[in-house]
Amino acid sequence: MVSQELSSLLTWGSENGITYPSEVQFLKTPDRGISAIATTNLAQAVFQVPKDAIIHGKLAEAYFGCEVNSNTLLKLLLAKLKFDSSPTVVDSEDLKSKFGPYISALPKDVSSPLIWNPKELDHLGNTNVRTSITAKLKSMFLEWENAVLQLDDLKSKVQEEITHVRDVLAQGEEQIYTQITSKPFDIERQFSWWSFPAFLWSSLIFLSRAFPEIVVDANVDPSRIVLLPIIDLLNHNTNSRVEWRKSEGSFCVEILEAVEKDCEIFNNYGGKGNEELLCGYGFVLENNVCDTVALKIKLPPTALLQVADEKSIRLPTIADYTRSAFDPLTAKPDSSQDEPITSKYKDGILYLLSATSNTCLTWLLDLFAFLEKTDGECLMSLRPRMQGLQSLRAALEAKYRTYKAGTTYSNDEDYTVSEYRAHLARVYKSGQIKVVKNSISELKRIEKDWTLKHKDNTLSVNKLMRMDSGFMETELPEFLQLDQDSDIALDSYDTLMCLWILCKLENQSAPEPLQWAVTQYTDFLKARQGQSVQISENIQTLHQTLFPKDTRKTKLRELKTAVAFITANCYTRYSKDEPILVKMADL
Ligand SMILES: C[S@@+](CC[C@H](N)C(=O)[O-])C[C@H]1O[C@@H](n2cnc3c(N)ncnc32)[C@H](O)[C@@H]1O
Repeated sequence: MVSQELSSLLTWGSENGITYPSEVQFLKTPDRGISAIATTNLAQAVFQVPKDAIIHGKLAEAYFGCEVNSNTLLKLLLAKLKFDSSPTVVDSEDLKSKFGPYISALPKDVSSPLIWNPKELDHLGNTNVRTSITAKLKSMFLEWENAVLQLDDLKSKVQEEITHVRDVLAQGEEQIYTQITSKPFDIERQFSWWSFPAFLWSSLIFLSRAFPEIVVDANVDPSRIVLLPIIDLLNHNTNSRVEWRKSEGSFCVEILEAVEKDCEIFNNYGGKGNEELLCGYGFVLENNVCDTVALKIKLPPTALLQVADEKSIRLPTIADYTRSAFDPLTAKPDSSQDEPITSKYKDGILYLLSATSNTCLTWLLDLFAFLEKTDGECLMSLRPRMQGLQSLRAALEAKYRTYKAGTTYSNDEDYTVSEYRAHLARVYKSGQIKVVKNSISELKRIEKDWTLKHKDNTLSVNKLMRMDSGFMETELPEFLQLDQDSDIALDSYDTLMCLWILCKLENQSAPEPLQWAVTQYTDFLKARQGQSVQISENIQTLHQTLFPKDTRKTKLRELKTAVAFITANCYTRYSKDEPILVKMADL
């Protein structure tokens, strides 16, 4: 069924030079809103919006006449056209009546989680989308505040609203929902066009239907956005082959493949994962091959500077994740190249794990190895590589557990949960779980590969028991000077490893394949010769437990060095929390 508003929009479009094949019918569908359907087999289709029918930044700049960011002014302009009943005149033309049918046909609701009620938000669990909502709203607030304070007509009347919104945003989800985010699409509510809810409405409209202006004006900043009436009725399909181009000043979208009768004609918004689709457009795709999980790694400034000095570590920038020209709100020209590293990554380094590519995982493995390496080691040394992998795995396993944890409803209020939004949350969450699970499996596979390749360069307690069977039964009791019937509880693998290396050095009894460990320990001792040693209380206690008869404490210093050796030369396996001694070798 075609609503009155849609019908008026289409008539307005044809009066304003917007063209598309006559065999295209726009219909309201239950799951995708308005959709474009081919009424006959179509070999190709071109949708064209002339410059005059585009809502673009220059109109906003002309109307407001100030220097604020053009995209922000454009959002304010759209809010004015929607919520202000008085005319908005630019070059003697009232934009409110000019674009009236377009504004009236804009969606009456969107499904962006930014405006979900607290009970709906609970369905998102502890995912990135849920945890980033307040920060996103705060960033929109700052954008709005900065703009309205620069507009002379608004400056004075907006103060109270600024204070109110700032206060509410510092409170919880409940207050934010009741006082701000429930308003933009509630027709019962009255608010001024310059208010924050009006700006939020406008921002959500732009998030879900803006196009890049650069397609029709090569000279503009690539982040500038426009609204394209009627072209913006095309829904998204990742597989749709389309071209966006300028033709005689018009913005054209050409569908580059045949569409069969009764099938939908799709645009392609770019290779976006469900997180981006959900936050920006309020929908998700089942089994989305473009799904990613965002991992933000925050490092202190000194560590960041060290990482930046290591040329073989790749620090991703937003450009690494921009997969299409259609990223108007995030894709900025990479002017950040000259920006100091500490400010560029002050909010963390963003890694996007993907279900189909392991590139990011490789970058992360480099970073984690770097963070684990000690002074004598390099980025490719086996031990920091192994330890980095374990730490990365621990981080991903923790993320997996929080995702898997069932939804707990923190909210008793009687909010209705939209079935569609619950479905969006479910699909988004299961996609996130899948990506994290795939990444963990990949890490396990890599660990297996490395372990196999370096099986002669690593030593676990189990292997030591197997290859040096006499150690536990005869050598160790002697070394510890245990009485015949006495026993000692060795409940730590690290302690056992320390005792083994001490004993092997003293007795020169390491089996040939494990001799490398003793040689490495001897080198360690040489390197520390002459250094003053402070003995901690822990070491003193350990010494008393292990060597109760050593009243002259001859073994105390040796024990301290062996503990330091094991700490510096082992990595801790995530799955068993056991130390693995590693030969000084490269991966
Ligand atoms: C640019 S508009 C497309 C026209 C839209 N259907 C309408 O009714 O105005 C983008 C919005 O369409 C919907 N949409 C687009 N592609 C979709 C898809 N593949 N599945 C579900 N919804 C989709 C989402 O609501 C999205 O925010």
